[in-house]
Amino acid sequence: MKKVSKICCIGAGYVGGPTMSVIANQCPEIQVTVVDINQERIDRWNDEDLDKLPIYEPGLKEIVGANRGKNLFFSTEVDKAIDEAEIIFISVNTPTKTYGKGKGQAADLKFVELCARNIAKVATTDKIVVEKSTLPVRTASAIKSILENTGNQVNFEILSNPEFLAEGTAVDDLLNADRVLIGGDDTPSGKAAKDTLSSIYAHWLPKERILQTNVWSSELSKLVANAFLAQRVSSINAISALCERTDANIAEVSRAIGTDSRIGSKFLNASVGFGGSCFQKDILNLVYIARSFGLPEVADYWEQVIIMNDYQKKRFADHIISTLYNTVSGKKIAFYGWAFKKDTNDTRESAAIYVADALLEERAEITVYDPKVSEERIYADLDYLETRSPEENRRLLKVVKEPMQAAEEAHAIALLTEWDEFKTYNWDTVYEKMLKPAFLFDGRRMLSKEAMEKKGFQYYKIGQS
Ligand SMILES: NC(=O)C1=CN([C@@H]2O[C@H](COP(=O)(O)OP(=O)(O)OC[C@H]3O[C@@H](n4cnc5c(N)ncnc54)[C@H](O)[C@@H]3O)[C@@H](O)[C@H]2O)C=CC1
Ligand SMILES: O=C(O)[C@H]1O[C@H](OP(=O)(O)OP(=O)(O)OC[C@H]2O[C@@H](n3ccc(=O)[nH]c3=O)[C@H](O)[C@@H]2O)[C@H](O)[C@@H](O)[C@@H]1O
Repeated sequence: MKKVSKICCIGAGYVGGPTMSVIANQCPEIQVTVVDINQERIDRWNDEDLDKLPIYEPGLKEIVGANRGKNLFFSTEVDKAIDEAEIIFISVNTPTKTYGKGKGQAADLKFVELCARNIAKVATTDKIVVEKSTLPVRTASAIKSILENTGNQVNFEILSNPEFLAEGTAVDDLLNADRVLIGGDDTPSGKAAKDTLSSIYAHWLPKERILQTNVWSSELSKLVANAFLAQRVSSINAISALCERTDANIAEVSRAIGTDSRIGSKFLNASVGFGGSCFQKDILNLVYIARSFGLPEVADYWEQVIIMNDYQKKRFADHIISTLYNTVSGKKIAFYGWAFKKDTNDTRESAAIYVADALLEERAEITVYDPKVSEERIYADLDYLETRSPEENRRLLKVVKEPMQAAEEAHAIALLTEWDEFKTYNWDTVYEKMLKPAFLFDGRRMLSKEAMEKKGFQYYKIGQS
């Protein structure tokens, strides 16, 4: 098996940055270079002030601080890094297509294709090219075709090595991965490439957690893993609606079913709806693939996971409106949390965006407090929807840096992200600052109904009547 001395990763995002930092940390003899065309992002990865890294993840700045400049480098010199590396990870974004065939469902592979063409153009020595991005099944054959037809007689082995980390726990997920999946050809050179990549992960993970499959199984498994996880959230959210109509309590139902070892207890927290850059995108992609292979029943089955998630977000917004006497026009509603989950500054597809959009349509005045998300990001999220003008968004929605400021004279508070700090607030003070009756809508089931009602709040918790 080949001993690896230099690797590079194209794409310094939520996956490329943390993944490569952990590899550099665990493999001191390997030089790891992360490249990106986004100069600002690379500058932030190189910022001396580790609090300015472009991605917030617990434990990440310590790892970057310990390895950067030794065997971990961030650069915009894409061609140089490609040429020098023996293994090249492609970890660029693969968003849902917003144009043309497959618009709104298929994955947009233009960034991946650009990477493949760039590798083909620049490479002068044999390379292992690793798909780290989440890609539709059979993408490897497209990459292979580009590399083989435009390259300079260089030998390329293509592997699929999807990433399973979750944001907010990325470093821990990478260090203690349940499994690493490596798909590749079953030819002698394909097997050797799989073993070479396995040897990197074997620096810190037991061998039995490094799974090797064929390339198609690996690509498909990534989409399926996300689809199953999201399906659990939609399933429990569907039941949360039923709980609110009966005297059942979703926490008790989750515990009752989750203690069945066949069902398992994880991922059964009812919420205002799942967000994040991948669940929706990957399911839509799965739906698109199923439909293109002539399997409409399979496509419809998985599409329902998204439909239920949209319903949950809308249901939460509608409940706020109906509780506030059917009008939120001119009423101040404080949002606690904008990120799609705690411990990340990522807001992609966050439920908060859609709940805010629905309330702004009713002319509510929203004040947002999130401990990690910037004002700029919040406005960009809303503007992206193009529901109203950017000026109107800035007129109706304000961003504040203090939670108590958000509560000042608010008619209602909506909890949208499960940041731990929300549990530690002095809710008596929050109550005092608000207009009465003071409504509290808990989209993350964080607080105690009994305790909040005792303080005087009109309290609503998803999944509880
Ligand atoms: N965000 C997450 O938690 C997870 C994401 N994934 C998958 O990983 C892939 C990457 O996702 P993220 O890291 O979240 O995306 P991201 O958007 O944070 O980062 C992608 C980066 O690639 C760069 N890029 C795009 N084209 C480039 C090119 N031609 N040359 C150099 N750089 C280029 C962009 O400038 C950007 O900085 C996606 O396929 C996603 O589905 C998989 C598991 C977890
Ligand atoms: O491909 C990806 O991008 C990643 O997607 C998810 O990770 P992530 O989106 O970062 O975060 P999750 O912890 O899965 O949460 C996703 C959403 O579901 C919500 N959720 C999760 C669990 C739960 O019980 N209830 C619930 O509402 C979260 O609040 C969040 O909005 C998967 O967990 C990762 O394995 C995968 O690598």
